Amino acid sequence: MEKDADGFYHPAPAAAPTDEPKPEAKPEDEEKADSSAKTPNTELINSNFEVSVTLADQQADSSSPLYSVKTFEELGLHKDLLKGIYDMGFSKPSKIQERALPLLLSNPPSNMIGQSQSGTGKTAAFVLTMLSRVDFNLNKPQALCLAPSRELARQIMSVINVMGKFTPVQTEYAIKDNLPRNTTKITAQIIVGTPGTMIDLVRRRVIDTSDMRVFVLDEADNMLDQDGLGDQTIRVKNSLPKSQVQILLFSATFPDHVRAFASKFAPNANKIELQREELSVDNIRQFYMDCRDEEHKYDILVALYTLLTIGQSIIFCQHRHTADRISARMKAEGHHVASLHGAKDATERDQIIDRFREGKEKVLITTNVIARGIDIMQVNMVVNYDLPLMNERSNSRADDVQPDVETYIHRIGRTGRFGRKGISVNFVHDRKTWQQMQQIEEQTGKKIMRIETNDIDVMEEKMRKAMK
Ligand SMILES: Nc1ncnc2c1ncn2[C@@H]1O[C@H](COP(=O)(O)OP(=O)(O)OP(=O)(O)O)[C@@H](O)[C@H]1O
Repeated sequence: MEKDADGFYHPAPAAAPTDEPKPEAKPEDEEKADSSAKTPNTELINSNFEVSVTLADQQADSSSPLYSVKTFEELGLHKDLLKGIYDMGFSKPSKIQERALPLLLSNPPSNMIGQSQSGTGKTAAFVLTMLSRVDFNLNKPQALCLAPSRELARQIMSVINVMGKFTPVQTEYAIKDNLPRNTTKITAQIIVGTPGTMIDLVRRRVIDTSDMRVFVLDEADNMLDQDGLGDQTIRVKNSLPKSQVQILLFSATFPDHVRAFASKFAPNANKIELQREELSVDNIRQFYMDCRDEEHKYDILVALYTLLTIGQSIIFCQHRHTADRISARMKAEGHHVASLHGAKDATERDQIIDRFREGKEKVLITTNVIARGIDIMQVNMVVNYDLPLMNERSNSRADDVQPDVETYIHRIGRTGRFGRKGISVNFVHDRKTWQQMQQIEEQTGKKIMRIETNDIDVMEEKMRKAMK
Protein backbone atom coordinates (compact mmCIF):
# COMPACT_ATOMS: atom_id res chain seq x y z
CA MET A 1 0.00 0.00 0.00
CA GLU A 2 1.48 3.31 -1.08
CA LYS A 3 0.42 6.90 -1.33
CA ASP A 4 -1.28 7.64 -4.63
CA ALA A 5 -1.06 10.79 -6.73
CA ASP A 6 -3.62 12.49 -4.50
CA GLY A 7 -1.56 11.71 -1.48
CA PHE A 8 -3.95 9.12 -0.07
CA TYR A 9 -3.12 5.72 1.24
CA HIS A 10 -5.15 3.02 -0.43
CA PRO A 11 -5.43 -0.65 0.21
CA ALA A 12 -4.03 -3.18 -2.23
CA PRO A 13 -6.75 -3.66 -4.87
CA ALA A 14 -7.66 -7.18 -3.79
CA ALA A 15 -8.31 -6.06 -0.23
CA ALA A 16 -10.00 -2.84 -1.15
CA PRO A 17 -13.20 -2.28 0.73
CA THR A 18 -15.91 -1.30 -1.70
CA ASP A 19 -16.92 2.27 -2.15
CA GLU A 20 -20.60 1.52 -2.21
CA PRO A 21 -22.37 0.66 0.99
CA LYS A 22 -23.92 -2.77 0.76
CA PRO A 23 -27.71 -2.68 0.55
CA GLU A 24 -29.03 -3.89 3.83
CA ALA A 25 -32.15 -5.82 4.57
CA LYS A 26 -34.52 -3.29 6.09
CA PRO A 27 -36.14 -4.37 9.28
CA GLU A 28 -39.89 -4.14 8.87
CA ASP A 29 -40.29 -1.43 11.43
CA GLU A 30 -37.32 0.65 10.33
CA GLU A 31 -39.36 3.63 9.24
CA LYS A 32 -41.28 3.64 12.45
CA ALA A 33 -38.09 3.43 14.48
CA ASP A 34 -36.56 6.37 12.70
CA SER A 35 -39.58 8.54 12.87
CA SER A 36 -39.21 9.27 16.54
CA ALA A 37 -36.24 9.13 18.83
CA LYS A 38 -38.64 7.96 21.52
CA THR A 39 -39.96 4.93 19.66
CA PRO A 40 -37.79 1.93 20.46
CA ASN A 41 -36.83 -0.29 17.59
CA THR A 42 -38.48 -3.62 18.22
CA GLU A 43 -35.78 -5.15 16.02
CA LEU A 44 -33.67 -5.39 19.12
CA ILE A 45 -36.41 -6.96 21.17
CA ASN A 46 -37.13 -9.51 18.44
CA SER A 47 -33.55 -9.97 17.28
CA ASN A 48 -31.99 -13.36 16.78
CA PHE A 49 -28.70 -12.47 18.42
CA GLU A 50 -27.41 -15.59 20.04
CA VAL A 51 -27.37 -14.99 23.74
CA SER A 52 -25.40 -17.68 25.46
CA VAL A 53 -26.16 -18.36 29.10
CA THR A 54 -23.80 -20.26 31.37
CA LEU A 55 -25.40 -21.00 34.68
CA ALA A 56 -23.22 -21.20 37.75
CA ASP A 57 -25.47 -23.98 39.01
CA GLN A 58 -24.74 -26.78 36.59
CA GLN A 59 -27.81 -28.67 37.77
CA ALA A 60 -30.15 -25.92 36.68
CA ASP A 61 -32.03 -26.23 33.45
CA SER A 62 -31.34 -23.19 31.29
CA SER A 63 -34.19 -24.05 28.93
CA SER A 64 -36.68 -23.80 31.78
CA PRO A 65 -39.22 -21.03 31.25
CA LEU A 66 -38.06 -19.67 34.60
CA TYR A 67 -34.87 -18.57 32.94
CA SER A 68 -36.41 -16.43 30.26
CA VAL A 69 -39.28 -13.97 30.42
CA LYS A 70 -41.21 -12.30 27.64
CA THR A 71 -42.90 -9.70 29.82
CA PHE A 72 -41.94 -7.56 32.79
CA GLU A 73 -45.01 -8.82 34.70
CA GLU A 74 -43.61 -12.34 34.82
CA LEU A 75 -40.75 -11.10 36.98
CA GLY A 76 -42.97 -10.63 40.01
CA LEU A 77 -41.80 -7.06 40.55
CA HIS A 78 -43.41 -4.65 42.97
CA LYS A 79 -46.18 -2.70 41.22
CA ASP A 80 -44.39 0.62 41.82
CA LEU A 81 -41.38 -0.64 39.92
CA LEU A 82 -43.53 -1.95 37.09
CA LYS A 83 -45.15 1.46 36.90
CA GLY A 84 -41.71 3.06 36.63
CA ILE A 85 -40.71 0.69 33.83
CA TYR A 86 -43.83 1.40 31.80
CA ASP A 87 -43.46 5.09 32.49
CA MET A 88 -40.07 4.91 30.75
CA GLY A 89 -41.83 3.63 27.67
CA PHE A 90 -40.53 0.07 27.95
CA SER A 91 -43.18 -2.39 26.87
CA LYS A 92 -41.16 -5.61 26.72
CA PRO A 93 -37.76 -6.78 27.93
CA SER A 94 -34.95 -6.62 25.38
CA LYS A 95 -33.20 -9.83 24.34
CA ILE A 96 -30.52 -9.54 27.00
CA GLN A 97 -33.07 -8.50 29.62
CA GLU A 98 -35.23 -11.55 28.82
CA ARG A 99 -32.42 -13.82 29.87
CA ALA A 100 -30.66 -11.68 32.46
CA LEU A 101 -33.54 -10.41 34.58
CA PRO A 102 -34.86 -13.76 35.87
CA LEU A 103 -31.33 -14.70 36.90
CA LEU A 104 -30.61 -11.30 38.41
CA LEU A 105 -33.78 -11.30 40.48
CA SER A 106 -33.89 -14.93 41.61
CA ASN A 107 -33.24 -15.92 45.21
CA PRO A 108 -30.85 -16.55 46.75
CA PRO A 109 -29.10 -13.76 44.82
CA SER A 110 -26.35 -14.89 42.48
CA ASN A 111 -23.53 -13.00 40.81
CA MET A 112 -23.64 -12.17 37.13
CA ILE A 113 -21.22 -11.34 34.36
CA GLY A 114 -23.23 -9.87 31.51
CA GLN A 115 -21.89 -8.94 28.13
CA SER A 116 -23.95 -7.61 25.28
CA GLN A 117 -23.66 -4.88 22.69
CA SER A 118 -23.76 -1.22 23.46
CA GLY A 119 -27.25 0.14 23.80
CA THR A 120 -29.07 -3.13 24.36
CA GLY A 121 -30.48 -2.46 27.80
CA LYS A 122 -27.86 -3.60 30.31
CA THR A 123 -28.23 -0.48 32.46
CA ALA A 124 -31.96 -0.96 32.84
CA ALA A 125 -31.29 -4.58 33.89
CA PHE A 126 -28.90 -3.77 36.71
CA VAL A 127 -30.84 -0.69 37.84
CA LEU A 128 -33.95 -2.80 38.17
CA THR A 129 -31.98 -5.32 40.21
CA MET A 130 -30.72 -2.66 42.62
CA LEU A 131 -34.18 -1.14 43.00
CA SER A 132 -35.84 -4.44 43.65
CA ARG A 133 -33.27 -5.62 46.21
CA VAL A 134 -33.07 -2.61 48.53
CA ASP A 135 -35.26 -2.26 51.60
CA PHE A 136 -36.77 1.21 51.41
CA ASN A 137 -37.52 1.16 55.13
CA LEU A 138 -33.84 0.90 55.98
CA ASN A 139 -31.97 4.19 55.72
CA LYS A 140 -28.55 2.75 55.04
CA PRO A 141 -26.52 2.15 51.88
CA GLN A 142 -27.51 -1.16 50.33
CA ALA A 143 -26.40 -0.93 46.71
CA LEU A 144 -23.26 0.54 45.19
CA CYS A 145 -22.74 1.13 41.52
CA LEU A 146 -19.40 2.14 40.04
CA ALA A 147 -18.86 3.64 36.61
CA PRO A 148 -15.70 4.93 34.92
CA SER A 149 -16.79 8.54 34.40
CA ARG A 150 -18.91 11.13 36.19
CA GLU A 151 -20.98 11.53 33.04
CA LEU A 152 -21.88 7.85 33.10
CA ALA A 153 -22.53 7.88 36.86
CA ARG A 154 -24.95 10.78 36.39
CA GLN A 155 -26.69 8.98 33.55
CA ILE A 156 -27.11 5.79 35.61
CA MET A 157 -28.49 7.89 38.44
CA SER A 158 -31.08 9.41 36.15
CA VAL A 159 -32.21 5.91 35.13
CA ILE A 160 -32.53 4.95 38.83
CA ASN A 161 -34.52 8.07 39.57
CA VAL A 162 -36.88 7.63 36.63
CA MET A 163 -37.38 3.91 37.08
CA GLY A 164 -37.73 4.31 40.83
CA LYS A 165 -39.87 7.41 40.78
CA PHE A 166 -42.93 5.65 42.22
CA THR A 167 -40.83 4.17 45.04
CA PRO A 168 -39.43 6.01 48.07
CA VAL A 169 -35.82 5.18 47.06
CA GLN A 170 -33.10 7.53 48.26
CA THR A 171 -29.98 7.96 46.19
CA GLU A 172 -26.64 9.70 46.49
CA TYR A 173 -23.64 10.38 44.30
CA ALA A 174 -20.07 9.48 45.03
CA ILE A 175 -18.53 11.75 42.41
CA LYS A 176 -16.01 14.56 42.72
CA ASP A 177 -17.13 17.88 44.16
CA ASN A 178 -20.65 16.71 44.84
CA LEU A 179 -20.98 16.11 48.57
CA PRO A 180 -20.28 18.87 51.08
CA ARG A 181 -16.87 18.16 52.60
CA ASN A 182 -18.32 17.95 56.11
CA THR A 183 -20.76 15.12 55.26
CA THR A 184 -20.32 12.45 57.91
CA LYS A 185 -22.85 9.82 56.89
CA ILE A 186 -24.71 8.84 53.76
CA THR A 187 -28.06 7.23 54.53
CA ALA A 188 -29.22 6.82 50.93
CA GLN A 189 -29.94 3.26 49.85
CA ILE A 190 -28.31 3.40 46.42
CA ILE A 191 -25.00 5.16 45.80
CA VAL A 192 -23.60 5.68 42.30
CA GLY A 193 -20.15 7.00 41.66
CA THR A 194 -16.66 6.74 40.34
CA PRO A 195 -14.11 4.51 42.10
CA GLY A 196 -11.76 7.19 43.48
CA THR A 197 -14.47 9.15 45.28
CA MET A 198 -16.28 5.99 46.36
CA ILE A 199 -13.18 4.53 48.04
CA ASP A 200 -12.50 7.86 49.72
CA LEU A 201 -16.02 7.91 51.23
CA VAL A 202 -15.76 4.28 52.30
CA ARG A 203 -12.38 4.87 53.90
CA ARG A 204 -13.69 7.87 55.83
CA ARG A 205 -16.70 5.75 56.86
CA VAL A 206 -19.12 8.21 55.32
CA ILE A 207 -20.43 5.12 53.58
CA ASP A 208 -21.15 2.27 55.94
CA THR A 209 -20.99 -0.91 53.90
CA SER A 210 -22.29 -3.37 56.51
CA ASP A 211 -25.77 -3.68 54.95
CA MET A 212 -24.65 -3.86 51.35
CA ARG A 213 -26.63 -6.20 49.12
CA VAL A 214 -25.69 -5.36 45.56
CA PHE A 215 -22.42 -4.19 44.02
CA VAL A 216 -22.51 -3.25 40.34
CA LEU A 217 -19.63 -2.47 38.02
CA ASP A 218 -20.79 -0.88 34.81
CA GLU A 219 -18.18 -1.02 32.04
CA ALA A 220 -16.68 -3.73 34.21
CA ASP A 221 -13.74 -4.63 31.96
CA ASN A 222 -12.48 -1.06 32.20
CA MET A 223 -13.12 -0.97 35.93
CA LEU A 224 -11.15 -4.15 36.57
CA ASP A 225 -8.28 -3.53 34.22
CA GLN A 226 -5.08 -2.85 36.10
CA ASP A 227 -4.18 -0.23 33.52
CA GLY A 228 -7.49 1.46 34.30
CA LEU A 229 -9.43 1.74 37.50
CA GLY A 230 -8.71 -1.78 38.78
CA ASP A 231 -6.94 -0.94 42.06
CA GLN A 232 -9.59 1.40 43.36
CA THR A 233 -12.42 -0.93 42.38
CA ILE A 234 -10.79 -3.82 44.22
CA ARG A 235 -10.41 -1.67 47.31
CA VAL A 236 -14.10 -0.83 47.24
CA LYS A 237 -14.99 -4.49 46.92
CA ASN A 238 -12.69 -5.43 49.81
CA SER A 239 -14.61 -3.05 52.05
CA LEU A 240 -17.88 -4.94 51.51
CA PRO A 241 -19.11 -7.81 53.70
CA LYS A 242 -17.64 -11.08 52.45
CA SER A 243 -20.97 -12.84 51.99
CA GLN A 244 -24.46 -11.60 51.06
CA VAL A 245 -23.39 -9.10 48.37
CA GLN A 246 -24.60 -9.83 44.85
CA ILE A 247 -21.85 -8.77 42.44
CA LEU A 248 -22.87 -7.73 38.94
CA LEU A 249 -20.40 -7.02 36.17
CA PHE A 250 -21.68 -5.57 32.92
CA SER A 251 -19.97 -4.42 29.76
CA ALA A 252 -20.21 -4.60 25.99
CA THR A 253 -16.67 -5.99 25.97
CA PHE A 254 -14.61 -8.34 28.13
CA PRO A 255 -11.15 -8.69 26.63
CA ASP A 256 -9.27 -11.87 27.49
CA HIS A 257 -6.87 -10.22 29.91
CA VAL A 258 -9.68 -9.25 32.31
CA ARG A 259 -11.99 -12.21 31.73
CA ALA A 260 -10.31 -14.57 34.19
CA PHE A 261 -10.03 -11.86 36.79
CA ALA A 262 -13.70 -10.95 36.34
CA SER A 263 -14.63 -14.57 37.15
CA LYS A 264 -12.60 -14.35 40.36
CA PHE A 265 -14.05 -10.97 41.24
CA ALA A 266 -17.60 -12.26 40.84
CA PRO A 267 -17.26 -15.92 41.86
CA ASN A 268 -19.82 -18.49 40.68
CA ALA A 269 -21.41 -15.92 38.42
CA ASN A 270 -24.06 -16.74 35.88
CA LYS A 271 -22.69 -15.62 32.56
CA ILE A 272 -24.62 -14.08 29.74
CA GLU A 273 -22.72 -13.22 26.63
CA LEU A 274 -22.71 -12.68 22.92
CA GLN A 275 -20.04 -13.66 20.48
CA ARG A 276 -17.42 -10.97 19.95
CA GLU A 277 -18.30 -10.71 16.24
CA GLU A 278 -21.79 -9.73 17.25
CA LEU A 279 -20.63 -6.99 19.54
CA SER A 280 -20.58 -4.16 17.08
CA VAL A 281 -24.12 -3.92 15.92
CA ASP A 282 -25.15 -4.17 12.29
CA ASN A 283 -27.29 -1.08 12.48
CA ILE A 284 -24.13 1.03 12.73
CA ARG A 285 -22.63 1.48 9.27
CA GLN A 286 -18.91 1.97 9.44
CA PHE A 287 -16.90 4.09 7.04
CA TYR A 288 -13.44 5.45 6.65
CA MET A 289 -12.16 8.52 4.89
CA ASP A 290 -8.58 8.79 3.84
CA CYS A 291 -6.93 12.08 4.51
CA ARG A 292 -3.58 13.30 3.27
CA ASP A 293 -2.26 14.38 6.65
CA GLU A 294 -3.33 15.82 10.01
CA GLU A 295 -4.31 19.14 8.52
CA HIS A 296 -6.49 17.45 5.92
CA LYS A 297 -8.32 15.64 8.74
CA TYR A 298 -9.36 19.01 10.08
CA ASP A 299 -10.50 20.18 6.63
CA ILE A 300 -12.61 17.07 6.18
CA LEU A 301 -14.16 17.48 9.60
CA VAL A 302 -15.13 21.04 8.73
CA ALA A 303 -16.49 19.86 5.37
CA LEU A 304 -18.66 17.37 7.27
CA TYR A 305 -20.09 20.03 9.58
CA THR A 306 -23.53 20.27 7.97
CA LEU A 307 -23.90 16.51 8.14
CA LEU A 308 -22.73 16.43 11.74
CA THR A 309 -25.56 18.72 12.72
CA ILE A 310 -28.39 16.83 10.99
CA GLY A 311 -28.79 14.84 14.17
CA GLN A 312 -26.15 14.94 16.86
CA SER A 313 -22.58 13.73 16.59
CA ILE A 314 -19.60 12.90 18.75
CA ILE A 315 -16.03 13.44 17.53
CA PHE A 316 -13.43 11.36 19.37
CA CYS A 317 -9.81 12.47 19.70
CA GLN A 318 -6.99 10.62 21.40
CA HIS A 319 -5.76 13.61 23.41
CA ARG A 320 -7.43 16.42 25.32
CA HIS A 321 -5.33 19.06 23.62
CA THR A 322 -6.51 17.87 20.19
CA ALA A 323 -10.14 18.18 21.32
CA ASP A 324 -9.47 21.68 22.61
CA ARG A 325 -7.48 22.70 19.57
CA ILE A 326 -9.98 21.61 16.92
CA SER A 327 -12.97 22.91 18.83
CA ALA A 328 -11.33 26.32 19.35
CA ARG A 329 -10.47 26.46 15.67
CA MET A 330 -13.94 25.46 14.54
CA LYS A 331 -15.54 27.97 16.89
CA ALA A 332 -13.24 30.72 15.60
CA GLU A 333 -14.43 29.85 12.10
CA GLY A 334 -18.05 30.30 13.15
CA HIS A 335 -19.08 26.69 13.78
CA HIS A 336 -21.03 25.70 16.79
CA VAL A 337 -19.29 22.90 18.70
CA ALA A 338 -18.63 21.96 22.31
CA SER A 339 -15.68 20.12 23.81
CA LEU A 340 -15.56 17.87 26.83
CA HIS A 341 -12.70 16.05 28.53
CA GLY A 342 -11.37 15.07 31.93
CA ALA A 343 -9.28 18.21 32.44
CA LYS A 344 -12.35 20.43 32.65
CA ASP A 345 -13.78 21.05 36.08
CA ALA A 346 -16.78 19.15 37.39
CA THR A 347 -19.38 21.91 36.98
CA GLU A 348 -18.32 22.66 33.43
CA ARG A 349 -18.39 18.95 32.52
CA ASP A 350 -21.90 18.63 33.89
CA GLN A 351 -23.09 21.68 31.99
CA ILE A 352 -21.57 20.55 28.71
CA ILE A 353 -22.99 17.03 28.78
CA ASP A 354 -26.39 18.31 29.94
CA ARG A 355 -26.55 20.80 27.08
CA PHE A 356 -25.59 18.05 24.64
CA ARG A 357 -28.16 15.67 26.12
CA GLU A 358 -30.84 18.33 25.74
CA GLY A 359 -29.86 18.85 22.10
CA LYS A 360 -28.65 22.41 22.70
CA GLU A 361 -25.27 21.40 21.32
CA LYS A 362 -25.20 19.21 18.27
CA VAL A 363 -21.50 18.46 17.92
CA LEU A 364 -19.41 17.27 20.84
CA ILE A 365 -15.65 17.00 20.47
CA THR A 366 -14.25 14.75 23.17
CA THR A 367 -11.83 12.04 24.28
CA ASN A 368 -12.32 8.49 25.52
CA VAL A 369 -13.85 9.96 28.69
CA ILE A 370 -17.33 9.46 27.21
CA ALA A 371 -16.49 6.51 24.95
CA ARG A 372 -18.41 4.19 27.24
CA GLY A 373 -22.02 3.96 28.21
CA ILE A 374 -23.29 7.42 27.33
CA ASP A 375 -26.79 6.96 25.97
CA ILE A 376 -28.13 9.77 23.81
CA MET A 377 -30.64 8.50 21.30
CA GLN A 378 -30.26 11.38 18.82
CA VAL A 379 -26.57 10.70 18.21
CA ASN A 380 -26.53 9.39 14.67
CA MET A 381 -22.88 9.93 13.83
CA VAL A 382 -19.58 9.14 15.54
CA VAL A 383 -16.32 10.35 14.05
CA ASN A 384 -13.02 8.83 15.08
CA TYR A 385 -10.88 11.86 14.33
CA ASP A 386 -8.08 9.80 15.89
CA LEU A 387 -8.44 6.04 16.07
CA PRO A 388 -8.41 4.72 19.64
CA LEU A 389 -5.00 3.35 20.56
CA MET A 390 -3.69 1.14 23.32
CA ASN A 391 -1.64 2.98 25.92
CA GLU A 392 1.43 4.24 24.17
CA ARG A 393 4.24 2.79 26.22
CA SER A 394 7.33 4.94 26.39
CA ASN A 395 9.55 2.16 25.10
CA SER A 396 7.35 1.11 22.19
CA ARG A 397 8.09 2.28 18.69
CA ALA A 398 5.39 4.44 17.14
CA ASP A 399 4.79 1.68 14.59
CA ASP A 400 4.05 -0.84 17.32
CA VAL A 401 1.10 1.01 18.82
CA GLN A 402 -1.93 -1.22 18.54
CA PRO A 403 -5.49 -0.05 18.05
CA ASP A 404 -7.71 -0.32 21.10
CA VAL A 405 -10.47 -2.45 19.62
CA GLU A 406 -12.58 -2.54 22.79
CA THR A 407 -12.65 1.25 22.98
CA TYR A 408 -13.48 1.36 19.28
CA ILE A 409 -16.52 -0.86 19.86
CA HIS A 410 -17.64 1.34 22.77
CA ARG A 411 -17.05 4.58 20.87
CA ILE A 412 -19.11 3.63 17.83
CA GLY A 413 -21.75 2.27 20.20
CA ARG A 414 -22.58 5.86 21.17
CA THR A 415 -24.73 5.82 18.05
CA GLY A 416 -27.22 3.18 16.96
CA ARG A 417 -28.73 3.03 20.46
CA PHE A 418 -31.35 0.35 21.07
CA GLY A 419 -31.46 -0.75 17.46
CA ARG A 420 -31.61 2.70 15.82
CA LYS A 421 -29.47 3.46 12.82
CA GLY A 422 -26.15 5.24 13.07
CA ILE A 423 -22.95 5.78 11.16
CA SER A 424 -19.35 5.93 12.22
CA VAL A 425 -16.48 7.48 10.28
CA ASN A 426 -12.79 6.84 10.83
CA PHE A 427 -10.15 9.25 9.61
CA VAL A 428 -7.00 7.55 8.36
CA HIS A 429 -4.11 9.65 7.20
CA ASP A 430 -0.99 7.54 6.90
CA ARG A 431 0.28 4.00 6.65
CA LYS A 432 0.15 3.44 10.38
CA THR A 433 -3.45 4.57 10.86
CA TRP A 434 -4.49 2.59 7.82
CA GLN A 435 -2.98 -0.55 9.29
CA GLN A 436 -4.59 0.14 12.65
CA MET A 437 -7.96 0.46 10.97
CA GLN A 438 -7.41 -2.82 9.15
CA GLN A 439 -6.67 -4.50 12.46
CA ILE A 440 -9.93 -3.14 13.85
CA GLU A 441 -11.75 -4.45 10.81
CA GLU A 442 -10.20 -7.89 11.20
CA GLN A 443 -10.82 -8.12 14.92
CA THR A 444 -14.42 -6.93 14.83
CA GLY A 445 -15.19 -8.91 11.69
CA LYS A 446 -17.12 -5.95 10.31
CA LYS A 447 -16.40 -4.24 7.03
CA ILE A 448 -15.41 -0.58 7.13
CA MET A 449 -16.31 1.03 3.80
CA ARG A 450 -14.43 3.78 2.06
CA ILE A 451 -15.87 7.18 1.32
CA GLU A 452 -14.05 9.35 -1.19
CA THR A 453 -12.84 12.69 0.07
CA ASN A 454 -11.58 14.11 -3.22
CA ASP A 455 -14.90 15.58 -4.16
CA ILE A 456 -16.69 17.09 -1.17
CA ASP A 457 -20.08 17.10 -2.90
CA VAL A 458 -19.84 13.42 -3.76
CA MET A 459 -18.68 12.71 -0.22
CA GLU A 460 -21.62 14.57 1.23
CA GLU A 461 -24.11 12.87 -1.04
CA LYS A 462 -22.80 9.42 -0.11
CA MET A 463 -22.98 10.23 3.58
CA ARG A 464 -26.50 11.55 3.29
CA LYS A 465 -27.53 8.36 1.55
CA ALA A 466 -25.96 6.26 4.29
CA MET A 467 -27.74 8.26 6.97
CA LYS A 468 -31.19 7.64 5.51
N1 LIG B 1 -36.92 -3.04 27.34
C1 LIG B 1 -36.70 -1.86 26.79
N2 LIG B 1 -37.61 -1.30 25.96
C2 LIG B 1 -37.38 -0.09 25.36
N3 LIG B 1 -36.24 0.64 25.53
C3 LIG B 1 -35.29 0.12 26.33
C4 LIG B 1 -35.46 -1.14 27.00
N4 LIG B 1 -34.34 -1.38 27.72
C5 LIG B 1 -33.53 -0.32 27.52
N5 LIG B 1 -34.08 0.58 26.70
C6 LIG B 1 -33.50 1.86 26.24
O1 LIG B 1 -32.43 1.55 25.35
C7 LIG B 1 -31.37 2.47 25.51
C8 LIG B 1 -30.07 1.73 25.73
O2 LIG B 1 -30.13 1.03 26.94
P1 LIG B 1 -28.90 1.01 27.97
O3 LIG B 1 -28.33 2.36 28.17
O4 LIG B 1 -29.39 0.24 29.14
O5 LIG B 1 -27.87 0.15 27.13
P2 LIG B 1 -26.49 -0.53 27.59
O6 LIG B 1 -26.57 -1.94 27.12
O7 LIG B 1 -26.29 -0.27 29.05
O8 LIG B 1 -25.46 0.27 26.71
P3 LIG B 1 -23.84 0.50 26.88
O9 LIG B 1 -23.16 -0.81 26.63
O10 LIG B 1 -23.51 1.49 25.82
O11 LIG B 1 -23.64 1.00 28.29
C9 LIG B 1 -31.74 3.37 26.69
O12 LIG B 1 -32.16 4.62 26.20
C10 LIG B 1 -32.87 2.64 27.37
O13 LIG B 1 -33.78 3.54 27.96
